[in-house]
Amino acid sequence: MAEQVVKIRAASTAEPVAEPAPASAHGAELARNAGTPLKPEWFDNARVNLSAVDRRAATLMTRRTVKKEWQAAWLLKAITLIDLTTLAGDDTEERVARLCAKARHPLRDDLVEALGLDFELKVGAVCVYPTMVPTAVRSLKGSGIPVASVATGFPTGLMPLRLRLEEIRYAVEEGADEIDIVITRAHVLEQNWQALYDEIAQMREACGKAHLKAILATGDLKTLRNVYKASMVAMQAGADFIKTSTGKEDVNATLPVGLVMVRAIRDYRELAGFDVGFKPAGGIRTAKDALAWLTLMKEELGNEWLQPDLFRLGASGVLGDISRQLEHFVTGRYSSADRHAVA
Ligand SMILES: O=C[C@H](O)COP(=O)(O)O
Repeated sequence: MAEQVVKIRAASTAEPVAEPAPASAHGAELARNAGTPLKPEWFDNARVNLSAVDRRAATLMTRRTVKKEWQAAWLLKAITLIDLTTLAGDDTEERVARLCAKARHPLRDDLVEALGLDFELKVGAVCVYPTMVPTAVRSLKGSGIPVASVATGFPTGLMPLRLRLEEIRYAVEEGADEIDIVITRAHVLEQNWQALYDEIAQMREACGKAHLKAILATGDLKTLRNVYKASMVAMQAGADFIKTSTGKEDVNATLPVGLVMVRAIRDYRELAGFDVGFKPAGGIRTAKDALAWLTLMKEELGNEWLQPDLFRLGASGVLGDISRQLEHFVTGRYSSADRHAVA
């Protein structure tokens, strides 16, 4: 196959502000990615033009200005796409229960009222460690909010495969709807695509009906070319989502990495005919960060990807700043950050 270049369009001049898809809109039921056999010919010759990727990432936010009510609409949309996360060594059932209450009710009543929302605002999912799944399931009962669990020896994945698969089955049995697995970074660094494909395919099987998000831990993968290749292999092995990071690597979600991953998603759609979701995670802290990721999705994959089945923002600490910005929109004033402390 001829050399593939992951094409990065140059940024054009500023476009007018665009309306996001309504925050309440969920797409029709999507066909789940069935995967393909391992096809190295789809990625072997991939090249990534680093400076074009950096340029494109740097200009993303200068192309669109999202202000006032449009910004408020985008921020509400962002809330519906958050995987509200707690993955700390000192997590307790009480903390998880509080996070779930926040997931059901992400904004204060006075803000909801002032914004005139005509739909029930809630986050995309709650993401926890496997032992916290039962608490999350209990706390979210009746809300329709899925429970996501990390598994497979999160965050490094350095456990025997048998135990990693067992951990997935445990989390699913406890009621997790989604499983965020971590890949073996060594398989990527050693270009052992067959081993990477086989482990993810087995993990997908262990998930059963639960959806699988493959965390690539891109900060460990050294090159954007590796990021592209690992994305393709994960999708060929049947990942429902590809996710940037655990939040524990030195470098977590960055826009250049995101750009390469969404290009892989676009290429996979063209080649395999399946839509795969994208989840940036790690270090997403501000409303501005959230808007940057939404802009990337809208520009690269279009409005149809801005729904919880195809896009999530993995974050433990972004909701506070989003609430603060929405309060500013409603009242014209900023309150102190600690009024929006949770998540
Ligand atoms: O999977 C999600 C990440 O662990 C969240 O990372 P964060 O704590 O930096 O937001």
